[in-house]
Amino acid sequence: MTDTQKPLAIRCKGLIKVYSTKHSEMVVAVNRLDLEVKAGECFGLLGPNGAGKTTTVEILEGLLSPNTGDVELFGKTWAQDEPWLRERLGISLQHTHLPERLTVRETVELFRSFYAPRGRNVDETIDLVALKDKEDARFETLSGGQRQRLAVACALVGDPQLLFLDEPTTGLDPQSRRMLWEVVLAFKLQGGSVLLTTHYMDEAERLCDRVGVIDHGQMIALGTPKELIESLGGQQIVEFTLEDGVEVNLEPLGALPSVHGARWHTGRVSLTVSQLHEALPALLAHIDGIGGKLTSLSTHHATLEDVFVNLTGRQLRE
Ligand SMILES: Nc1ncnc2c1ncn2[C@@H]1O[C@H](COP(=O)(O)OP(=O)(O)OP(=O)(O)O)[C@@H](O)[C@H]1O
Repeated sequence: MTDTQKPLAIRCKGLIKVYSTKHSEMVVAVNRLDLEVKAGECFGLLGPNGAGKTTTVEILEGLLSPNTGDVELFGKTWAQDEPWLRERLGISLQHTHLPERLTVRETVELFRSFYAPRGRNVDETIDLVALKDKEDARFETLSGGQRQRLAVACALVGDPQLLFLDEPTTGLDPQSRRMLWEVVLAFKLQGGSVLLTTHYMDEAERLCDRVGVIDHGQMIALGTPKELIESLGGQQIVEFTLEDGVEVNLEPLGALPSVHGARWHTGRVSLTVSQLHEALPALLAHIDGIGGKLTSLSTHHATLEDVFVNLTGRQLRE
């Protein structure tokens, strides 16, 4: 089967989900969302708190019903093919409560028993999430990172074709985050498809073939991390502040050599730049010319965070 003939791992069209709150207010959590994830792809849904990521993922996982819209996973629907889908999906929710008194091994064995005869070997799964030395430890004694890896082991032990990971590394230390990234990359190498949500741009850039940026329940940008960053028009971001009293006009800044955009961002001026060695001398001369004095100046490689700021004027993690 060629790639174009393979059913998509995820296809959803026109999803809308409206919640009504205790005070009878309506919250549009997902607003006409379309999404396609290819088999074998790792797709990242990025967005700030409350953007609608978890709601979208829970609809795709068959845990919530949308008000309207269609969902197909591998060409199957929740209404017609729930048992087939349940066997082929691995789900790690944002918060997982596993039985406190069960050990790591007992927990993985329990989840493995749900999937018989399909499923992975328990030892291999525990190894995969690097919990071998903790296999006899009870859940209640595990650290946050170990608990999260155990949740991912439970999602993997059914040998899924599609893995849902909702903010898998939120709150983890850098080493635990990297360990989880390795697990996801290994799963992908074996041909698995992944949908993950994250606030972390480095995570998205490292793991995801494509990302969708979601805000107020709508997809506002879609592409590979590289494409989205290139859409800024420059690979570098220069940010600076000046001493009070000097008025900064963005228009002439945007016209400096190699500068592709200028905007205010959290009290600083932020420039999107292609060639630092051209832009910086021109910027310094300009600041001198308007009688300004720099109080800070920094540069960094453009990230997906900058893409989001550029699209919305806000930061992902405000
Ligand atoms: N059960 C609910 N009842 C009412 N409103 C809800 C409910 N669940 C979510 N919402 C609202 O729907 C919107 C989207 O929430 P959702 O949890 O999907 O966002 P998110 O992008 O996953 O955010 P986070 O990154 O904080 O988890 C938010 O405004 C949230 O307050």
